Amino acid sequence: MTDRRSIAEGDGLEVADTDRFEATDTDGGSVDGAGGLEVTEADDGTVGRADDRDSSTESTAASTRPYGTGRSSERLRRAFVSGSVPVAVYGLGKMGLPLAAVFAETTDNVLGVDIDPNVVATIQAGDCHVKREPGLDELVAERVSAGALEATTNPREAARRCSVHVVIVPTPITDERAPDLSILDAAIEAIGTGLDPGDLVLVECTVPPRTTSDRVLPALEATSGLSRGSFGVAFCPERTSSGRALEDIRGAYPKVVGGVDAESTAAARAIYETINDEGVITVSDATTAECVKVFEGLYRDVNIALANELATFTDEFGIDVREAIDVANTQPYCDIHEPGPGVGGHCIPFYPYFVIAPFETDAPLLETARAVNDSMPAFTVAKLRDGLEAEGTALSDATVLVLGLTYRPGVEEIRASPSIDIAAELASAGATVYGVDPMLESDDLEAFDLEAISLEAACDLPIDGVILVTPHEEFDEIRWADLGTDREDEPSAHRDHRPVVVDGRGTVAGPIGSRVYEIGGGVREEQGWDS
Ligand SMILES: NC(=O)c1ccc[n+]([C@@H]2O[C@H](COP(=O)([O-])OP(=O)(O)OC[C@H]3O[C@@H](n4cnc5c(N)ncnc54)[C@H](O)[C@@H]3O)[C@@H](O)[C@H]2O)c1
Ligand SMILES: CC(=O)N[C@@H]1[C@@H](OP(=O)(O)OP(=O)(O)OC[C@H]2O[C@@H](n3ccc(=O)[nH]c3=O)[C@H](O)[C@@H]2O)O[C@H](CO)[C@@H](O)[C@@H]1O
Repeated sequence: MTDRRSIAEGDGLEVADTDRFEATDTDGGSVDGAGGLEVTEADDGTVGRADDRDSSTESTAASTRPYGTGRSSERLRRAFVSGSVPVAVYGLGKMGLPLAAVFAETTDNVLGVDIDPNVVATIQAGDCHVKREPGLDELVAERVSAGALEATTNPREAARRCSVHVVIVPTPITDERAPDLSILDAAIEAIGTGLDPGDLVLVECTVPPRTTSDRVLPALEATSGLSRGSFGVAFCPERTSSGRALEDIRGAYPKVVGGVDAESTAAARAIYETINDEGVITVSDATTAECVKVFEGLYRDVNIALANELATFTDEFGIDVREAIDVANTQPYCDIHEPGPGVGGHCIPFYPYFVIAPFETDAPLLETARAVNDSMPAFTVAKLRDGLEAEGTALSDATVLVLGLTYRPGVEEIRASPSIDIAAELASAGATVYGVDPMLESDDLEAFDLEAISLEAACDLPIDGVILVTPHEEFDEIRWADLGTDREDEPSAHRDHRPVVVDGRGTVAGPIGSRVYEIGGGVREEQGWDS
């Protein structure tokens, strides 16, 4: 990676006269940059710092500064695409690595940062640790071999070398269900140590409203010694979903940006317009942008809670609630989501606490929705208990198989996965619990109160009950007849040899010779195999 690409040499642009820059804050006031810093600027905005840096650092200073030079957005876009704006991406996980790779295919000049040495070593070898992201393996390999993408475990080195700093680290919640921004704080602190006037910090990780203005900006000032107005900060939410990250980042929908001042917003817009084909929506400020992201998640959690609450009426209504939801959704004013065994991941179940916890205003709807969604694992286990008892088996004596431990199909993530609570509920009831997940290694499973096995091994166990929580594509091939009976025997027509199945996601297709309860669909009395 180059610290800077010489635009003057590469593009025949002349170095312009020394410019003094001024930035205005969102109130339009004039905020003096870091003590009236003098800069030299090429036609496209490639600047050097006319300060007392020794010659050994001169080349690192002579790169295009994306903020506060008064240059047009077009010139910043041109400089960015030319590779003269070194980009650091802090956090190379499911979201950060695809983002870094897309930036690298645009600028050829990206330094990824991750505290996990295994992540960095994998990327430096041109490999990809993020699974089932179409195109990502190839893109990472190609960009690393082209020298367009590097990785380091040293955030301070990255902060020193780069002038656009994209932060996409985890923002979990604590055991007390409050936002845990300690990882973000650490990344911001490291960036502050290497922040230069004219740099631009882009926060992509989901945060509580007011975090960028009230936490990130002051922290950058404190650790860099620079004053606001001499560097840019914007919140630019990551609106990407695992399993389609490259497609989403490149422009499945517009990018949203909101800066702490107008110049930050403009600079962020120029940067993201180079990678997002759907364009950029600029909003009034960073807090508005933070709310856009959080509101997306809150809408989803509340909506799923509605679907789940409706699903609990299935038996009393005596209908397939999923059918009613599907038909209700045929008119444009209704978009009820899908019921299931619970809501997992580190987005949807966490975002409500970014609003519930830090603010005085009550949020009864958000809290109720969380309670409804958190009740679904117990509801799911209760349905299995009912089914087993109808077949004369007590849950406490049952051997139960949980299919799918990650929070949704195809994504290697277990945070808040419904299977965690389902396994705990089963084990506390006295059942013997096994789990199958093709995406997880055995050392990923300490959060689960079960024994991890392969699907093949499960077929040799006397399984009484099955809960399908996360329908990985591998489960499409399940031979249900092999579950619950000895493989050598012909599948028995007697139900008491067939496991009771709870289908959490409505994905068990057709008759399988077992009693099936579908969450939101109700009981499907299946015919025996010899009928
Ligand atoms: N996963 C999603 O579907 C999704 C979607 C949109 C937004 N987001 C948001 O994106 C952010 C990242 O999510 P993710 O799914 O990529 O997480 P992840 O757990 O997959 O990856 C996070 C990476 O950050 C690294 N890391 C931790 N601390 C660090 C530090 N101080 N400096 C540098 N790297 C550090 C970890 O080692 C890990 O590799 C979160 O805020 C999340 O809310 C996630
Ligand atoms: C850019 C971004 O932030 N993207 C987020 C990301 O979110 P995510 O990766 O956390 O995935 P989700 O799909 O939200 O699932 C969460 C849990 O909710 C369960 N669920 C889901 C739908 C439903 O109708 N009923 C349910 O019960 C599901 O099983 C799982 O456990 O992608 C979503 C688009 O996929 C986005 O909307 C969402 O903003």
